[in-house]
Amino acid sequence: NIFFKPIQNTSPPSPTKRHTKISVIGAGNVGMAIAQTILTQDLADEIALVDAQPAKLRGEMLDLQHAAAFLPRTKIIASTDYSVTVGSDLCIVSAGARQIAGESRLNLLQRNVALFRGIIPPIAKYSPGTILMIVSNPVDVLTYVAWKLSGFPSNRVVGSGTNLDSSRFRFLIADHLDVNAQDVQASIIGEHGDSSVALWSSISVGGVPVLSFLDKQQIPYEKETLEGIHKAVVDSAYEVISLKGYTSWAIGYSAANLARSILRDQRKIHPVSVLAKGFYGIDDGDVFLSLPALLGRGGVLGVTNVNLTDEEEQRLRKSAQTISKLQSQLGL
Ligand SMILES: O=C1N[C@](c2ccsc2)(c2cccc(Nc3ccc(F)cc3)n2)CC(O)=C1Sc1ccccc1Cl
Repeated sequence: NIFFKPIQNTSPPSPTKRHTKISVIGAGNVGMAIAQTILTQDLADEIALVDAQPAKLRGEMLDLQHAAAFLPRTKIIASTDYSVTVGSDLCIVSAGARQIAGESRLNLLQRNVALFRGIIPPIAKYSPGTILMIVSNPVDVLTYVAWKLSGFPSNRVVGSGTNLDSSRFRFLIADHLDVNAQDVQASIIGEHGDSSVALWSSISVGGVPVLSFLDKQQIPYEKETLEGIHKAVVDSAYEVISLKGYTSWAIGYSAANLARSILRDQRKIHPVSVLAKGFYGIDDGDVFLSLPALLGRGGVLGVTNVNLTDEEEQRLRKSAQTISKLQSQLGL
């Protein structure tokens, strides 16, 4: 390097700083939102992008590299060849076939399983110790598929699950009360999407549990009000799709938030898709559902045993049965 005159008597630093590498599979709207958030939050020393379309992939890589002057130094590489992911600490999979209008969920699922057969084994080969985070939809079943195809222990396979549902839930409650969403704790668990389960007892604002607050204030809250907020979570997903055709920012930030908890060993609790067998009476086979899970450098460090109402447990078990039936048709 002609620009710098080397200084004398240098010695290498003690090898303490680990080099953190994240691979993002799928350079679509979701994958690039995740990559951009990882960059701005300085979560990795190296980001590898993989996609099936070489031109789009190179374009996204170059476009991100050109932001280097405004970002913490991060090596950004990209290839259609999975060898680019070698030695990843975390691999985030957002690749997936787009749902064709009127396509059945089973058909979309079968197309995505076929894609995963070409995505998961090479990732596992190049990074046998990595943590897999699945964002592709339908996320609960595809997290199961990734677990089966990778052969990884279940603590190293997690799905973004209802982390996004919960972040929308928190936004809507915070917006309703005009407080900061970071002061609103609220969890949605179970199956991501239309059949999720809102945990009313988990809602607290500034640490004050909402239900007991309403009881103490003798404020009659109809279940409809709470159900209304949960319904608004589902409706807002459909509204975003109808308005912009896809979602990217919320899922990007929520996935990067999970990556931070994992890579920075935060031991934070997130509602994410984990192997739910054995919890809450769920034992119809190996299903992944979102439960409040402790996330750290080893992936899923534990699942909290919140006490659920009978109705909440019943709905979780119903989702487990639906997913288990769907999975049995996949021939995995
Ligand atoms: O915000 C979204 N957008 C999507 C989307 C993004 C691009 S095209 C569609 C969405 C929005 C609405 C419905 C829906 N259904 C769906 C079900 C199974 C699939 F395999 C794929 C999509 N998906 C994907 C998705 O999961 C979400 S979150 C979401 C969806 C439905 C209900 C509640 C929530 Cl919090």
